[in-house]
Amino acid sequence: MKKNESISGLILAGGRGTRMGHVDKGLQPFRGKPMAAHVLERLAPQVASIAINANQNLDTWLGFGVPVWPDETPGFAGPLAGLEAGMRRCATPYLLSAPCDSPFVPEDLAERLFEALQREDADLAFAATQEPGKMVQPHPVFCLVKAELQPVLSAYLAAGGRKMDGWYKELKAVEVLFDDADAFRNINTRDELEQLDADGSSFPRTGSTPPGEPHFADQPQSLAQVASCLAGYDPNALPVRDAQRIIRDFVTPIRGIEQVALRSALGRVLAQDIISTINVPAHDNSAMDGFALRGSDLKPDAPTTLRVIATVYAGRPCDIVPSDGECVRIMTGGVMPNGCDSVVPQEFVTADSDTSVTIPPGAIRTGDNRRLAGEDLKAGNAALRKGKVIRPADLGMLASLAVAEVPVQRRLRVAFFSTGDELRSIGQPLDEGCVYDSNRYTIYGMLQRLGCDIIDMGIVRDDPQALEDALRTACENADAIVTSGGVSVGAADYTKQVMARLGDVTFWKIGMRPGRPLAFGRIASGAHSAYLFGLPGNPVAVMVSFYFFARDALLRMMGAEAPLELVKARSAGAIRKKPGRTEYQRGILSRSDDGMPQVRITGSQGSGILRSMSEANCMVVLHDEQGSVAAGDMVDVLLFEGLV
Ligand SMILES: Nc1nc2c(c(=O)[nH]1)N[C@H]1C(S)=C(S)[C@@H](COP(=O)(O)OP(=O)(O)OC[C@H]3O[C@@H](n4cnc5c(N)ncnc54)[C@H](O)[C@@H]3O)O[C@H]1N2
Ligand code: MOO
Ligand SMILES: [Mg+2]
Repeated sequence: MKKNESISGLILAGGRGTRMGHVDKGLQPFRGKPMAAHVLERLAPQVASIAINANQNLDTWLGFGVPVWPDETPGFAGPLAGLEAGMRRCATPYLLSAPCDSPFVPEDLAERLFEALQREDADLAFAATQEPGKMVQPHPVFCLVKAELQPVLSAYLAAGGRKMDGWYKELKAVEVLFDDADAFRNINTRDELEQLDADGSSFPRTGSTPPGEPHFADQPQSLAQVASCLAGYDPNALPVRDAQRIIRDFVTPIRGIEQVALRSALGRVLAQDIISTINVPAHDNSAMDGFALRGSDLKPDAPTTLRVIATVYAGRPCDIVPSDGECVRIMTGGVMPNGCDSVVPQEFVTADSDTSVTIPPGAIRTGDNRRLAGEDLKAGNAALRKGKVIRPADLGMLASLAVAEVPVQRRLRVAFFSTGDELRSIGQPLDEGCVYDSNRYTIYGMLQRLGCDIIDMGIVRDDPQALEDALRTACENADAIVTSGGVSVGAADYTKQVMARLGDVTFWKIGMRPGRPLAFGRIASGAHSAYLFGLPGNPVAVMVSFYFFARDALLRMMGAEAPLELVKARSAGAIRKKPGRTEYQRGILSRSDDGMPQVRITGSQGSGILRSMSEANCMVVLHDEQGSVAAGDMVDVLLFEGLV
């Protein structure tokens, strides 16, 4: 290992360590010492001097016996802010950085980066690796940079820039390929740490969150890790079901239960199983107004005459025990007298007098019209299961158990806004080339029907700072964020850059129509994080993407299960369709002359034709592998009624 006197070393330990439970990652013990001590041990011999960039637990960091420099940019602004703090204080021409959670940092890091930087006359050199058959993976936080570039970095940070590789674009940066990918892997979670600590092995070969990216508490995996479970994952040609699966695996339910009065529970998600404490009904009782009797008294082939010994009304206790040949007049809901097992409705009998009735043979069978105790709900059994969205029938069930207050999940807070300079709000003049913002209202409607707490943030301009501010505000106030527009490839679409900068966000082109582009992930601001659904701007695409991706995820976050049910209908006409993508055509379901359900599509299916949604009462779902449909073929249909 060669010491280079022109280089100072900096260990980046300024993150929050959220996924480690808000403790500094570098301070976590690993193979007998703090993780950062491994980095220090490997880096120090390569450089003239070394320091640590940390923003919390400074006393502990000072215990490492080297200078500790906190960020100058406030708010845990990421590794670039750490690098800037290092560059400000750097006494040598070059600064070398490595993250505190990479205990296997290579022993020739300084040497190799320095050699490349000199050779290419570059401003900055950073490490990269390539595993067989995979793309080159850059590791931008392992970098060597000219200290004199500090003002350039400070300006980038002041303009809101946070991403390492974003800043690199302003410089002459050179990528240096190292052989050992494991040497650059970082340890993000306690599980990873404990596993490696225990078995002494090298890193597990799963993708890990790049160092310096926001890490999220209770977010077990990065999107890349979730997606890596899918064979042949291609973000630019992703089948609908794969996108749905990644989203489903990535989101986690929110915590928080509240007790609400029974009526207020309508539409809410039940947070606990409701166990019946009583039998409903509490007693065997009559289903008819008539006469309670013993089935064994009835003659199979001849009329049976019985003596009426009493009358039982609903809601009155009953201690009468009829003998052979006797019966009791009983009202619907009346408690069955002991010994009686059947009720004959009063309209089937002939009343001989007030105290005698005759029942024709075969009028009833033994056991008829008797309701058994507990036949609705049995004491000790679950009446309603956690996760159920409470409907009117459930309110009634709860009432029959005398449940006055219901434990429900707290409402999911969802912030949403529309993006685009061409959008105008109701009340504003419609300038040339502009459209009124309709997505704001369709999204509002869809979220409202899901029972979310809605934060309507209106229209946000196509401006990076405005978008960042809006996303941060949304993130700090909501569990999930829904945006529309700016996720395709247009020149003024800054939305994607800003989203990517704020967290673990991926951009897909999904094999579907409409709704091809979609941004999904989780972003962070301050101590908050929120799931993000960046829906496409086209007015039909936004709705289709909401129903087929956001809806399920939001319900899952609410702790509810409500999968979409498709029904079959006959297609009234031919529909052209290419295999290889899913199409959602807007349709009208009706009864054909033979009484069978039939569907016809609503005419123009353009992604901007909102009328096609408004006129429709269903969507025809033409699956990936499906080709054109002939008139009379059966197709899958999703009914709008009850969809949200
Ligand atoms: N060269 C390519 N162009 C486009 C592609 C592509 O793959 N390559 N994808 C197309 C598809 S598919 C869709 S969908 C759209 C999605 O675009 P964005 O998400 O970037 O959305 P915008 O460009 O902002 O808007 C698209 C369209 O929708 C109108 N819009 C947007 N927001 C609203 C709103 N709140 N209310 C009413 N109308 C809205 C907007 O004016 C545009 O006409 O990209 C295609 N292009
Ligand atoms: O598929 Mo885009 O979603 O055409 O509108
Ligand atoms: Mg666009």
